[in-house]
Amino acid sequence: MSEFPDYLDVDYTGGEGESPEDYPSLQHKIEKAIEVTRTGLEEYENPAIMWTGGKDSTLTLYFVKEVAEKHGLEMPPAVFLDHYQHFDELIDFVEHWADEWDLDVHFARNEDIGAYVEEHDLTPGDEIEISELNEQNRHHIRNILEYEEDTFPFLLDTYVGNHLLKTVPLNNAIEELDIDGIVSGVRWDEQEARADETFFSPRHDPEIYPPHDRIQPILQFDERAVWDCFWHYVVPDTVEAYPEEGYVPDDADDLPNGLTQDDIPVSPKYFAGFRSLGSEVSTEKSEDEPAWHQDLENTTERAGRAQDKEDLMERLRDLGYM
Ligand SMILES: Nc1ncnc2c1ncn2[C@@H]1O[C@H](COP(=O)(O)OS(=O)(=O)O)[C@@H](OP(=O)(O)O)[C@H]1O
Repeated sequence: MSEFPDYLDVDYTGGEGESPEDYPSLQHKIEKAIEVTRTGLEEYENPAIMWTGGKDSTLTLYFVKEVAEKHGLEMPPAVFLDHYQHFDELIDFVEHWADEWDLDVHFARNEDIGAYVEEHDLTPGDEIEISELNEQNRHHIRNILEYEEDTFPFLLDTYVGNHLLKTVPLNNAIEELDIDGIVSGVRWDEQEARADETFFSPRHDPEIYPPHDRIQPILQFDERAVWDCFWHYVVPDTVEAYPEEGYVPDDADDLPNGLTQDDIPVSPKYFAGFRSLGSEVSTEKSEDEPAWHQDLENTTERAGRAQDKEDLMERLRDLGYM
């Protein structure tokens, strides 16, 4: 067998110059997602899927599960990047649905930082002493990020924090599991830095990351389409008692057929009004209404997210972030 990526037949330009409007209906968006997912599962020898329990990655996971089942393809493992600042509910959610769906979930962490945090009993925002970290972390801080201070804050939505807590464990997991294609739930409309992404996106520079590709089946979804797809496809297809034609609940007490929130693969945080679920300290809820009932078209999904990080997205992405 030839070396990666020679054995692949994927179009790295697919999606170039496109936007969500090029896929005008939910049906168009779903068809494209299924096509990309199927090509991904068939072409890559060792694919995996990134999964946080958030709406985008759970939607992506749904497509992967459906395609794998329908075409008799192996279900890839999921990779959960535990950055030590998740909402507890999110981890419970991932464990519950991993069990329900019989998924193999690999929890990837920057354990060197985790140990430091535990030893010094840090809370988010406290400073981390760089000289006390291991060689890999120091190499990333000094040579890749070119950060020169003696300490950095234990905060996810910052340049150093995000890179060390998410991108470094992602790279380590890609290497450890020998992943050649990793499925991610990014969308064009989320951020400028993601607007030019393609459905199959190469990350081949060995100086920066273990060479691999990103498989991105839901670039063409906007936030509204994500929720429409949940209530009309994901939930009816995965929850036996849910009405087949779908139903959009007004709140957790409005679920049909005696179902409760625990029966539904939608994180309770979205019922409580969160629009995106980055980390416990950087994410605020915008309103009390469930996410799908908010004014998605005229307000921003990431209002609760540290702005600092949004501004850094382009650089983080170039270094291997999503
Ligand atoms: N911690 C972790 N573990 C596994 N996978 C992850 C992680 N963070 C991001 N992702 C993948 O990227 C998708 C988009 O994430 P976000 O837009 O929330 O990223 S960010 O926090 O704004 O940087 C995200 O989808 P959702 O989390 O469902 O939005 C995943 O496909």
